[in-house]
Amino acid sequence: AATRKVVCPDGVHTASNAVCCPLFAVVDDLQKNLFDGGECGEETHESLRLTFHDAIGLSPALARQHKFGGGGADGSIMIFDTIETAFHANGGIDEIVNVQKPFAAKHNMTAGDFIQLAGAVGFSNCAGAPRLEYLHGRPNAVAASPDLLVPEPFDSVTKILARFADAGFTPDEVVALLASHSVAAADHVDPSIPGTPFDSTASSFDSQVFIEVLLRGTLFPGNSTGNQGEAKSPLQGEIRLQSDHDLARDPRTACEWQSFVDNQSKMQSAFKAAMSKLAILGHNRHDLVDCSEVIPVPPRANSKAHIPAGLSRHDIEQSCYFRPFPVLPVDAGPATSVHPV
Ligand code: HEM
Ligand SMILES: [Ca+2]
Ligand SMILES: [Mn+2]
Repeated sequence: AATRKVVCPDGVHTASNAVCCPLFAVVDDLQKNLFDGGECGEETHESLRLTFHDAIGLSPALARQHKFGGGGADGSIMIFDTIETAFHANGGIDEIVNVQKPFAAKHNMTAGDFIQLAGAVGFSNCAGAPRLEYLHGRPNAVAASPDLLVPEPFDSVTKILARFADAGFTPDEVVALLASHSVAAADHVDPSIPGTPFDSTASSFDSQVFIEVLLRGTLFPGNSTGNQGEAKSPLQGEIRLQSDHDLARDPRTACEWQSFVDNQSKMQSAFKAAMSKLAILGHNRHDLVDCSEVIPVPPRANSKAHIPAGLSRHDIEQSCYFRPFPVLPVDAGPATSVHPV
């Protein structure tokens, strides 16, 4: 059915609902002044991580024990930032909270809406990304999230899957959400090498992370013998989380992990669907207004799935026993080393 559109007061945009109109100017401001003119860089990566760390603060299991389980995607991480940014699993998140806060205030948005809007806008700068949904109208948080709801990279697969199940996600959806680590780097896992990416293409939302996490780990990228939550990586300059390593190899998740290796469109649709759930945890979608039209259309993918130069299919630790590993081209040239972002 065709939906009637309203002309916004700016005379330029049309919107399906008038409440979406002011968001076009917010998007322009964010692109120019938060995302460095539309980059898939550090602020984009941090803003995407923040959508997760706010939203996952929701536990029906705690609520069943008559304890406060958190409000989900309610902006509590920004409103009660002195409490939540001190949680161990939120290490380093204070930086992006402090950067985003004045933007949220300036545009008079609730923290919960702003965090999810900024995450979706920033992510639209990453080549190969799906255009995320954005629903509008989250009320402000009334309390901080309880501690220990954000997964840690040193948690077991069993613990991680249980935590996500509590928040409403299947193991397949957990794997889909970890596509986020395709546009990501770590500042605090090995603090001596901030900005060390999880894959060789940290500004492209591609399947390299699913490929590279399955390569045999041979080195630690810093001058360490491994930090808490870190596993050996296959490439100079690349870091691997213990949790990603384990999820790629666990029988409960390995086949879903492998299914993304050569399937960009599945990765896009599965990530988009899981993010639509994540972004409204703690809310009813019928109480919100669909303002997805304000999210820019992402650039198309600019790379093809490959094994990094210097390695081969023999370096893949095949972990799905039901399907062979897809045949991938191997990059030519000297051994790949990854640059900080
Ligand atoms: C098993 C669940 C997860 C664990 C254990 C985990 C853990 C981590 C860790 C330790 C870092 C590095 C932080 C730093 O040192 O700076 C990180 C980065 C990141 N995570 Fe996750 N994560 C998980 C799931 C997710 C999900 C569901 C998202 C989805 C939005 C996400 C998005 C990101 C992004 C975008 C970054 C990069 C931030 C940057 O480059 O500054 N993560 N994650
Ligand atoms: Ca990537
Ligand atoms: Mn960072």
